[in-house]
Amino acid sequence: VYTWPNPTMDELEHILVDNEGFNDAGFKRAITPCTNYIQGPQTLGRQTSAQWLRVAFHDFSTANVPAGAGGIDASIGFETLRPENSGSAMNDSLSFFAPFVNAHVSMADLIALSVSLSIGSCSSPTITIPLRGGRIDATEGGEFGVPEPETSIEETLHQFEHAGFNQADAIGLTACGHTMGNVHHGGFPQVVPESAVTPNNTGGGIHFDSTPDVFDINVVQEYLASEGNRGGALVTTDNVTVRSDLRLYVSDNNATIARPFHPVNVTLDFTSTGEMRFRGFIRLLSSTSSNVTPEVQVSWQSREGFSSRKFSTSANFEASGASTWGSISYFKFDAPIDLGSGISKFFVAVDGRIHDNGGSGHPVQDSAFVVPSLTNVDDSGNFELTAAVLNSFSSANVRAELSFPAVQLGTISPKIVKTLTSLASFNKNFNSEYSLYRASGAIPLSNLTNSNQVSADLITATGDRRIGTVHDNFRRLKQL
Ligand code: HEM
Repeated sequence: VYTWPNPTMDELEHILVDNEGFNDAGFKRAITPCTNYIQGPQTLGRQTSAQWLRVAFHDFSTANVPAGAGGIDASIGFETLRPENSGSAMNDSLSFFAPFVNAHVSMADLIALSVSLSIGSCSSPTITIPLRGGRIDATEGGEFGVPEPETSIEETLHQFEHAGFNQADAIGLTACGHTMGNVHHGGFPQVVPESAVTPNNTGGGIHFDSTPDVFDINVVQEYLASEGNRGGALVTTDNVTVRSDLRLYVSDNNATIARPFHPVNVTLDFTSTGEMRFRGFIRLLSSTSSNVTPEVQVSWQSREGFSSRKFSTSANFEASGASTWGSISYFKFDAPIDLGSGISKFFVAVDGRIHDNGGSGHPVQDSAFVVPSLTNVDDSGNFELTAAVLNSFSSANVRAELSFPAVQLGTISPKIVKTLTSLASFNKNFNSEYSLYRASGAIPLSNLTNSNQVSADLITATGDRRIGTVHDNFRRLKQL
């Protein structure tokens, strides 16, 4: 736990957060805007925010994990003349960082901080990378072994493994790095032809994706769809020997690169005997060339945030579909939830890789929720809406805002009409933990354009001031 004073963390925090105005540390201005190049004219086609990520990669990728040596230790400063560290990123970045080094702030900490700041400032959606301090700077160069565009796939994977990263990590990390910045004719004429050099781009930089100043998923999507920059020069260059990104991405038949995932239709529900179920799908985007079915596991934490080996279930392959980015697989899960323990968040593991929704898990709240199997709307607009509310919410006031698309005069576009409805208690102590509340009625048919799009936001004001109001938003009433 941080306690003040802590000179290292206090200094790093100052550099990280004092970005403008009074007491400005002057660090973030180098990457503001994210397209900026701080060491020279913008016409060079260089980008400081991307250079910082590349420096961190070249510093950590020669770690020798079995020996416990290397990592982010600023040894890169002694290694800039090595061919494997070609390009301007290293010296550009280290010269900018140098004036910030002092008794408590090492160059290695600044390299780590620069990644946190670059991704924190240039990502969309915003990704926060936590920062620790206290790294000790190396006093000489370390091992060789940064993968180069010419390096064979076997050697590249071996180098990543030496640094503590498996094949999926290597693919993920490289795609993450290569969502920002450029490959330059200047440092890599064997990858980028001279034709890339123009008066406004004298370094001859070619973007990896069409949003080089944004840390986002575009490089993956453009690669899979073969659109835009198609994954960048290290995928598309005419010189087959230096297509290192292509070799890496296809090394597991595109399985990792094509595996963005999404939870779909995740709900809590009850069976007719009052058992609580946790249901939904995990949608995986996987390329058609991958014929290995991944293992998908869903685990959850109790209402109070406890984990248990019992709180886990497999999601099994259910159906496939197609998308612009390749084929899609749906994995279905349907697990009992212990009524007393409940649920507060879930995690998904795909072939052992955990998707944790940016660290905090995917939230689910079981305090007051729409019960799908007791809720419906028919095509004539007659609806029935049932909510389950924890019994401990003694004086619960349960309402729902119904939203439906309605005819609008003068245009084909429907407008959304909202009405507030109160739900009356109708099955007290439905089971040991929950009571049910219900509202039914009719949405005027003359008005309703599409019953599939009728939805409810449940609003439950609890009797408990500490909990306050609980929301269960955007639940479709129609059960398909
Ligand atoms: C097989 C592994 C990799 C190879 C062969 C490789 C190779 C390259 C090459 C040749 C460039 C062009 C540099 C220039 O022209 O200035 C580049 C740029 C870049 N690389 Fe990598 N890279 C690899 C992995 C990574 C990883 C793991 C990261 C970060 C996590 C990363 C981050 C970057 C960034 C941000 C740039 C853009 C730099 C700029 O715009 O100045 N790379 N990479």
